[in-house]
Amino acid sequence: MQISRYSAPEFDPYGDNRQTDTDAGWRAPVAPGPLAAVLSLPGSKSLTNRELVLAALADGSSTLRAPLWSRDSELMIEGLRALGTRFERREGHGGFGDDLVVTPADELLGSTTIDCGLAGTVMRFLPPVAALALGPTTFDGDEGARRRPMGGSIEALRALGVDLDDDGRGALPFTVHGTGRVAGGEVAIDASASSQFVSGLLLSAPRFERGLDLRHTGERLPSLPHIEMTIAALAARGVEVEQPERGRWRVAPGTIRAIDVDIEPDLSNAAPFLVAALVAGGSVTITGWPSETTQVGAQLAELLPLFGARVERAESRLTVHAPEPGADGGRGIRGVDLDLSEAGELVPNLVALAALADGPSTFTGIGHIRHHETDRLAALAAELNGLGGRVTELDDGLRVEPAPLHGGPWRAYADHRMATSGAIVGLAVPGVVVDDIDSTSKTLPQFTQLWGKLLA
Ligand SMILES: O=C(O)C1=C[C@@H](OP(=O)(O)O)[C@@H](O)[C@H](O)C1
Ligand SMILES: C=C(OP(=O)(O)O)C(=O)O
Repeated sequence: MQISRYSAPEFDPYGDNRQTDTDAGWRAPVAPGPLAAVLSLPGSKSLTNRELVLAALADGSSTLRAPLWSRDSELMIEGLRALGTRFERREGHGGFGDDLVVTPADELLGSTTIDCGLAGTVMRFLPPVAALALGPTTFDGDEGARRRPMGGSIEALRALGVDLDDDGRGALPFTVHGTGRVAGGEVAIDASASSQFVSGLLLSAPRFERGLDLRHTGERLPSLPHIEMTIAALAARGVEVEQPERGRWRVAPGTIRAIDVDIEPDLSNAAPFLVAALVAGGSVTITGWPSETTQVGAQLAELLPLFGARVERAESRLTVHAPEPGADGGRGIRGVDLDLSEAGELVPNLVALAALADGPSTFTGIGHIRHHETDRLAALAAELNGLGGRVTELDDGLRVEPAPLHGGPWRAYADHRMATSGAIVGLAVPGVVVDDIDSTSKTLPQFTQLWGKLLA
């Protein structure tokens, strides 16, 4: 059975209510008035792509219930399939597509090429798996993917005894010459450019002959919650990750258990919808909000009140209410001063919100997001300033000062979160046109339909 690439699921629960496309792109709809939306969202990218890798390395078949179906997860599926993993779609009941049964290969086989697209999880999680496969595996991706740092993965694999050909830039493309076994053992890397170097090694580590003793040598380690998510996903499959000190992880060789897992909704993809409540007024509710989670998007419940929102939890729903209007009758969005080193993937949407605030904001601790889908600090400054904003790049962040915005083009840079940030600004500013709204298919192919439902 073939799994289509980059596709929205066959079943569209909200019907086709896309906004009109113009030649220049997608005209972001202005909010018609205060919102009263209740939305469900598809599965988490980060959870889905971890579970796909672990399921492929496990000791039997695993079922992923309500996984994400998007470009990033489909690239992960295709990559694992190329190495011999088997997949079977089963009818799901979550409303966003099928469940997925994953059966590990009897023997992982290389002699293949893996397209990473622009997915950090694919380019950092699969090379260690390819090292466990017999035969060469070449990794490449989109043009933008060749600019994303890969040095941490490349150097670590070499230090663990893996033969690898690259052009010395510490980036895609490269070839992993898998021999069916990885010696493993001690390794030190600088993961300050991406936590995914650490997560990728940890996910495969139980299959290394001597396991893994990994140390981070850099000064900063971004996105710690994502490493905690990796550790929790391993623990659920019977693998303990010891942390003898900060920035060090030990994994003993052993079995990764096959289990069935429910994938939580993507809480980082909840950000544009929840932020919309502050911009448009009214309230937005997301259903299926987990009571406990390792997803960094859960921090929205604490972050959005700093901007003036009121957040309410009731059973499995999270509701964000708009702030009280300001003295001038404006939106009442407050400026913030935030270190977002843990939550880099929330930055674009929160910066879009800050651009509509009454006071200035400073975001720090996020130099690493220059290495995300695009240089997000440069991209946010360029696009907001292009609409009249006053955004200044800092070494490790952004300063956003209030300024009246006007309509105009908004470039997405193939970055799903830049695209959704343009949609946020467009709620308040007529005439914002996002050049590539389809970039949202990276993690949320239903974005425009859900945005239509938000505003209906
Ligand atoms: O492991 C993961 O699933 C992710 C880790 C983070 O990467 P960085 O540490 O490179 O920021 C995050 O920003 C990305 O969206 C997803
Ligand atoms: C940084 C992100 O993606 P990736 O998994 O490609 O690193 C993101 O989704 O914000």
